[in-house]
Amino acid sequence: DQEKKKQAAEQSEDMTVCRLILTEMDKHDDGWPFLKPVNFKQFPAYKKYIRQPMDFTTMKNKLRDNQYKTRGDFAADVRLIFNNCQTFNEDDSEVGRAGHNMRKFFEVRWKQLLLTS
Ligand SMILES: Cn1cc(C(=O)NCCN2CCCC2)ccc1=O
Repeated sequence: DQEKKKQAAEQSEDMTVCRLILTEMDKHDDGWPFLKPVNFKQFPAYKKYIRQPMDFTTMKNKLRDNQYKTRGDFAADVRLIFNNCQTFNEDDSEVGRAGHNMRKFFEVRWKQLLLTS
């Protein structure tokens, strides 16, 4: 019915915003540690300490496969990436700093798009 159609339209608008912000993070200079899943061969301890790995490519595939039902689900995975990063990396390290920078970029952009979309 009419109400359902409206909700579906908002839903797809929300996912457009998610795709947009993910593209921007993919291109960001500080995004390099997060583009692909952490390589367990390169970092054997990662698998032991990080229960739920996440990265931008995995998120792109989840978006494509319609696995995010709300913006909140999408934001939760982004925050998982940066929480994992803080768990595994010193703040004063290349990857640690990139994680803080990317989290800041995301949260500012996320609020901005929430208000304007
Ligand atoms: C999220 N995260 C990433 C790394 C990392 O070094 N990723 C980049 C690995 N190389 C970049 C080009 C080729 C592979 C280490 C710890 C960590 O928590």
